[in-house]
Amino acid sequence: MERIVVNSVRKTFALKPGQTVTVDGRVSNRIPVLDGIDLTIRKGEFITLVGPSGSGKSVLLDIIAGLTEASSGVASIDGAEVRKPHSQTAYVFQQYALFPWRTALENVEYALEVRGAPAAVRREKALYFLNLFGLKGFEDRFPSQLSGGMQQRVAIARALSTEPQVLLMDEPFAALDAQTRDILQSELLRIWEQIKTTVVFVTHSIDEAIFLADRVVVMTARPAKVKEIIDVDLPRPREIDIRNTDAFNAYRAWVWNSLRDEVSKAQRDWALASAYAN
Ligand SMILES: Nc1ncnc2c1ncn2[C@@H]1O[C@H](COP(=O)(O)OP(=O)(O)OP(=O)(O)O)[C@@H](O)[C@H]1O
Repeated sequence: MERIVVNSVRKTFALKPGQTVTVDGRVSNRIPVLDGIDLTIRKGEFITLVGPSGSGKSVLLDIIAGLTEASSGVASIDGAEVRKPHSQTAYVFQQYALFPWRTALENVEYALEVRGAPAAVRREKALYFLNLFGLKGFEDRFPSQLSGGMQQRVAIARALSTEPQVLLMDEPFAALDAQTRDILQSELLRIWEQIKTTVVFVTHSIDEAIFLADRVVVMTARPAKVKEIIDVDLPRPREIDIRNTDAFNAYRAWVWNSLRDEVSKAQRDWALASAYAN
């Protein structure tokens, strides 16, 4: 069953006076970012989005989230066009985005508070999700008293505590060290196996994209289209060791082959843009 449908979505930003960008070798003050994105995501699927830097992955996520309006085309969730942030959608950003003056528990409770959940329900759910992410005993700590990995666990626990139908994650582990990142990927998968919410996850890491996904969506350089959608036919539940298998290596080569030309094209555009700027 379809959960998210992105239909011919285009997005162009108008730049401020004096600002320019290079589009197809020409200087322009409008920046076409998304160039007709079509994508259908099934209920309970784990989708990862990869593409060159600046290709519009975050913009696409923002459009699905209802935070940015498409210039044309439509994103819909369960058949309803997304026009504003959807109550059944949760978002996790790269930066932990926790309230520094609230404890871990109060941070998770906040998401339930704004949805009007009664105090007892808030407490119970917040404790449940903190526990799920291995944060039992840390409920009363403030963000500044937690490591980056723990802060991101709180942010994900907060997002999941509302039991969203759609979880949008924009490079949530990019700021973490490699070991913590590996651990959090496994934890996220373990929890997702239980709740099977629909996830759209943006990453720069090919390994992360393959390890997590049912399907990897490769975007072209800006203005972005969907270049290729790769079905990741690796067994679940997945352990980190799966990355050492021949099957995983084959996917790694496949995704990189698909991305390589797009990364080169994006780099050429930057080089051209800085040449014009000088
Ligand atoms: N509000 C805005 N006004 C003008 N341009 C914007 C705006 N938001 C995004 N852009 C431009 O849109 C392009 C795509 O941005 P986006 O952040 O979606 O890329 P990305 O693929 O997520 O990049 P990265 O992988 O580096 O995070 C960038 O060139 C960015 O400068």
